Amino acid sequence: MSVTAAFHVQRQGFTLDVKIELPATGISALYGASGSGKTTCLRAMAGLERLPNSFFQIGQDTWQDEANGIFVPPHQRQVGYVFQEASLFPHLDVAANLQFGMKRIAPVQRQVSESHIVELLGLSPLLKRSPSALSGGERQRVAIARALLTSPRLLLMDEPLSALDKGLKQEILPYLERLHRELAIPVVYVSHAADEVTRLADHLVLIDHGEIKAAGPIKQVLLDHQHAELFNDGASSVIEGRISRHLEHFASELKFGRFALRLSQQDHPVGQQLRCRVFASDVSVCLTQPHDTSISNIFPAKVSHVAEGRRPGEKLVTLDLGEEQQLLAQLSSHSVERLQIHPGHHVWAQVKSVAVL
Ligand SMILES: Nc1ncnc2c1ncn2[C@@H]1O[C@H](COP(=O)(O)OP(=O)(O)OP(=O)(O)O)[C@@H](O)[C@H]1O
Repeated sequence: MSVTAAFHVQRQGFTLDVKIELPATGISALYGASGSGKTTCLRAMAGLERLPNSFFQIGQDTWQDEANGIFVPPHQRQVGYVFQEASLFPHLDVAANLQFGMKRIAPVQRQVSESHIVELLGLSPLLKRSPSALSGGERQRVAIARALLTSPRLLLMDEPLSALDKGLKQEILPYLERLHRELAIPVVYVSHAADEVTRLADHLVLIDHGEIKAAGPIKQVLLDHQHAELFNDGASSVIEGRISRHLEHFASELKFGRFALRLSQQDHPVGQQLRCRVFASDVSVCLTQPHDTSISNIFPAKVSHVAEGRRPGEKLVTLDLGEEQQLLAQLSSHSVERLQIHPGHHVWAQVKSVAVL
């Protein structure tokens, strides 16, 4: 099963013309600058907006096929929608707000239990509270739970964290990750925050001025130098692994493939899966194995690609660390020339710093 969309619309000064194919599980991020058409796509998926000549299918169910006169209205699409600001009923407590979501669906069609969702989003202590007595992050968790209790086939999230400050955002992210691990509902997550997307998404769709510029598994899309400038905080690669041990000097080790990455001490237990982001500007290259360096993370690598960087005089070098893992290094053209870095060259990659997501 997958999710297939073809949306078209012509508005004054804006044309949307996209074909999107998303996997049936996991979080797919729709990422792009303001005004690129993300919300329009999400609204069209929910049926809130009927775009001409458009098509939308989830698994075997066609919700829109204008060529054949099919358009399933929003209330008949099993879709959960979470907006930027949680719109809870102010006169109902949290439990009653959740019940509202639950009651929208007939008992035989319910795929999730209330107790599971309450536990998943950590809502037990909040059930008797009124929405006015919740923090922004708590309100958003209730809104997500309410959407999930309608047993949606698809969960649409439109910048769900953008109204929260950094602290609240950090508080809610682990819940979104759990949701992702424990539920099989596909999520389409709209955002223009690169950090959120790299942390949560499995699949990434880059949209720019109403057109899809790239789509695919996040690790692959991020590596494509052509799209580096669309990702607004710089070219980067993602490393995913498991905490293998905790080390002396307030450090932890993350195993990925046959490599181990030294990180600042992590609170997570051994075995915990973690995702890290390595900015290309934090990776340098040596021709011989460096021994007298302060940098701890040094890996043998093979150059697979050398491309122009974002600015003149800059190159973006793709390094293979085995078959599964690649790193991007941002180097000066001068260094690339001086060290004769070209595809096929065996080098050592030095990773200066790693952002644990
Ligand atoms: N109902 C509407 N009528 C006419 N134009 C619209 C309508 N809704 C959105 N637009 C325009 O369509 C374009 C795409 O808007 P959309 O909200 O989909 O972008 P976005 O990527 O979600 O932006 P943001 O991140 O700011 O929410 C914009 O130029 C916007 O002004």
